[in-house]
Amino acid sequence: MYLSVIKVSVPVAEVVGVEEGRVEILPRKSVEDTDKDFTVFYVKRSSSGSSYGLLWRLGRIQFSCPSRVLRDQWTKHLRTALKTHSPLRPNRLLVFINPFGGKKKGRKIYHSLVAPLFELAGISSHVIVTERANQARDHLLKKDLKGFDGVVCVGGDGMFSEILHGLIGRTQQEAGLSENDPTVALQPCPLHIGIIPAGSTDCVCYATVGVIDPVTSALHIIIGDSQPLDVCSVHQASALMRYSVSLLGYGFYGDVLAESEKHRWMGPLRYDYSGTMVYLSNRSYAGIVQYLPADPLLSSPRDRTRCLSGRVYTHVEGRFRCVSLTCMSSSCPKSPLGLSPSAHLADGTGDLILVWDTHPLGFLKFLYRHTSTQDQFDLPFVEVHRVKAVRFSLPSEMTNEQKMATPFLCGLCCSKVPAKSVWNCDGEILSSTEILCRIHGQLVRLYARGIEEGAAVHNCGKENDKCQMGCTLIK
Ligand SMILES: Nc1ncnc2c1ncn2[C@@H]1O[C@H](COP(=O)(O)OP(=O)(O)OP(=O)(O)O)[C@@H](O)[C@H]1O
Repeated sequence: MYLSVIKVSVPVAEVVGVEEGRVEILPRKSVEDTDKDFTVFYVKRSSSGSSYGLLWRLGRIQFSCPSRVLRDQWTKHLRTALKTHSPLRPNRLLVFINPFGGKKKGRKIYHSLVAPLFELAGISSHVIVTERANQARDHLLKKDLKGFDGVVCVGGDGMFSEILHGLIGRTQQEAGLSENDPTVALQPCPLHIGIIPAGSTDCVCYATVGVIDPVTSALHIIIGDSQPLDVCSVHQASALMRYSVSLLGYGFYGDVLAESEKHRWMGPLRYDYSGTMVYLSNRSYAGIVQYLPADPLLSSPRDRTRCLSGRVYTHVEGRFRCVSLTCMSSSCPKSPLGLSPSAHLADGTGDLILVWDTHPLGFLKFLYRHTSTQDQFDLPFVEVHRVKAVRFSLPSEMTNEQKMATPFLCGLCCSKVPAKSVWNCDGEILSSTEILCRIHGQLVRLYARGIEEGAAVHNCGKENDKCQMGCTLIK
């Protein structure tokens, strides 16, 4: 007969909680109250089965001591170690649940999968189930937030955006800064944001955690992981329009969003349908793009370094299939490496992607490459620049009538092709076409850690394991 001993090493930072007795938490809590036993819960990794991130699960080990006194000493010391080793672990969280997000399972996801883990970790949470859009944003702007370490949203990207706007707005109010001033240096938010994915689009969660999985996200929150994130402010003249973290897209991406809004009844399928329809309409739009290049020595979206002598705006003008700006890779299950695979989450820059007008097959190739590991920038009609700010305007020869016209007309059933598109700002249509965008470095912090080593092929291009910009190089 062979006896095998399994050795498990767990960093203190990844211990979730310690309970007296023989305890089980998920799928249901059960406690066998014995005198000499205790149970340690920790973060256990498992493959997600997909090509991207790692799933985190609640691991569990039971220990038996010779006496109750010794057992109590162990549990006391372990609990103290958790507090001292991980100062960013939250004690109190404000949780907003969107009961209508995605498949309308937000409440169930929170109460069955997340709340038991928070309880195990000794986190107290104040839960608000929203009754209307923008309730979470308004709460964050106006209500007392004292005593909270972080804000958690249970929902999709729209819900995250509400939290983002509420927290940034509140922080600037308290600092006496005007968000409408596009030149102001915004104050970073003191509260962390946690995302429990429960929407129909969970791109921010995917790009910052690597998987769309409520238990994985809850465990990142519990152990107090901290991932800074750049945010792009979008102004029209001297009025703030919105903040964006993932996609700000004009042309193709704007048209797809506008078209998909007309077919909400189709559910998530509406994006595939609208993408096909907009592609078939074969449009390009005239525009002027001015961009402020980032320091090329800091980082580059391609691996070739370029030297720029001055810190002045570069001006390009012409017809574009699309103009996109992203502060993160914007990866999602359909595009595992994302819009800009080497974009950093927290280096204070964004990647500007200019896709010049081209023949339909060329554009199809560009779109198709997003679903594979082929370089979508390695095409003669595509340019990518790492930038700090971008201005977009319409050509002066466009008539006022064209500039003021309803931005989106269906080019398939309407005979007149529209002269301008709309901006898609993280899934919301902007009411202005002429905008100024500025990247604010590390304006918010998420309970996340980027994509973990061993989780995916990530083309970061940095030599060190953990690049300073918040991305992890996967070997
Ligand atoms: N109780 C509510 N009733 C209606 N809308 C709400 C409520 N709570 C939040 N919202 C709004 O619902 C929008 C979508 O929410 P969320 O991102 O959670 O779900 P989603 O299914 O991913 O969204 P989408 O329908 O945009 O794909 C958000 O912009 C949010 O402001």
